[in-house]
Amino acid sequence: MRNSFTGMVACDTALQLIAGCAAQFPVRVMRVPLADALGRCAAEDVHAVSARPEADISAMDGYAFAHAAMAAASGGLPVAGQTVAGDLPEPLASGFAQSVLTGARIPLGADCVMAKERMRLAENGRVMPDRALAEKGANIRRAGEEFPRGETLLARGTRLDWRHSALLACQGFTDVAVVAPVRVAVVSSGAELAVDAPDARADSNSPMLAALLREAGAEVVLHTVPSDSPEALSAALAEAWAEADVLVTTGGISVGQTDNVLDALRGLGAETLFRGVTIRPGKPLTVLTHRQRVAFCLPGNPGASAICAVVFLLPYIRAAMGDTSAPACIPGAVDFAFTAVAGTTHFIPVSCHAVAEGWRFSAVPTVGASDIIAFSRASALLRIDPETPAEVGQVRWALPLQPSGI
Ligand SMILES: Nc1nc2c(c(=O)[nH]1)N[C@H]1C(S)=C(S)[C@@H](COP(=O)(O)OP(=O)(O)OC[C@H]3O[C@@H](n4cnc5c(N)ncnc54)[C@H](O)[C@@H]3O)O[C@H]1N2
Ligand code: MOO
Repeated sequence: MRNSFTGMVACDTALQLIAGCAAQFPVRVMRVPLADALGRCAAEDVHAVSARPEADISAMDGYAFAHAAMAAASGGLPVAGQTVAGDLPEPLASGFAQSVLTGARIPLGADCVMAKERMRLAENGRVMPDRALAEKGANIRRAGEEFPRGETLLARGTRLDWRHSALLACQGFTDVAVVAPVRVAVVSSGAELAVDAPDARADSNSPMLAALLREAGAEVVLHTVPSDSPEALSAALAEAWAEADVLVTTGGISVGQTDNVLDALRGLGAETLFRGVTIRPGKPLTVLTHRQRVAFCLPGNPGASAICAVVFLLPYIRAAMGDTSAPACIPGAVDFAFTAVAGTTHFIPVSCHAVAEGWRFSAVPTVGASDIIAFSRASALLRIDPETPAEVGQVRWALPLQPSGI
């Protein structure tokens, strides 16, 4: 049969082949202001240009003094001046205390700070501990105690968020080198997508795929080919792929007479990485390569398209944008039993309920590969392989459907 699924690969094989392709992706680097770096991956390691704190600083509003001098002065020490954050204080004169505010540098000669409410300021202008004298070194943040100069602040591949904004800004960085977004062309096709088709259907896959890809940080351009004509398809695919790093098609990849996507891509010189995966839904997933560029051909059925995008396409996109972290799966106890068909890996949308022990996963009713609504009722995807059937109460790992988690 034309374009048949005779050489399908197993789920893990497909994932490995895709990871291998992602490792070949010609990464582009750009410098962006910190505010524009959120969600992007650091393109290089970033090291501390100075220790933090840079100098010994006060952790309290109070008084700095030499511990030995205060211990020896039964009537307290006279106060000489005040230091606030931002000042470079004069060295402490011998036999004096100095008023210091939180964040101020400790004057040379002081080795102890006490909070002002733990000290008494006498009418003669001398300060002394109200009760016990604090220990030497108390309330002083030591230079470099948080991290030394040269510390690795960011490792290449770290996905940047608010925590890294603070870390980079505190070191005076205003911009950072990140991996440039991958440019993705999404092409939906099919005669039923023509508005004037006798039985016209809405294109729901393009907006879905665009949303998933944009959430992952990719730049997306959408194309629609409202026909099954091999010529129209071929021309549109060539044009779309010429402008993109990654081509994503949806529909027209099974074995029907009008399923022309595979032939069209082969006609453009693309080579098949794999044709079909032993999964359900999503079996027709086909990946091709052409001069370091990759084409993901997703099934037209919306549910199958969603699963293929979440499980196979997004890891590629993330890895191509420098993020090599494993997907953050969550553990939970399944409240249903499920045995996969021999030789087939199943993906089941599940809802997640918080219980005392953690999460409980319930299967969301679904009519199968064409289902769209099941995904808005589900919050994670459970993978079940034939050799590991799910049993009630068993703890399994599920892949959250939203990047922000459950
Ligand atoms: N003889 C066989 N028939 C089919 C097989 C098979 O192995 N042998 N595989 C089935 C499986 S599994 C799937 S999944 C589908 C996938 O087919 P295609 O990828 O070729 O998709 P289409 O036939 O073009 O469309 C299928 C279905 O999806 C709707 N669709 C298409 N594009 C969109 C879109 N952009 N937005 C929303 N919905 C879309 C389309 O209208 C159809 O209803 O093939 C099985 N057949
Ligand atoms: O892969 Mo299809 O999505 O099973 O119907």
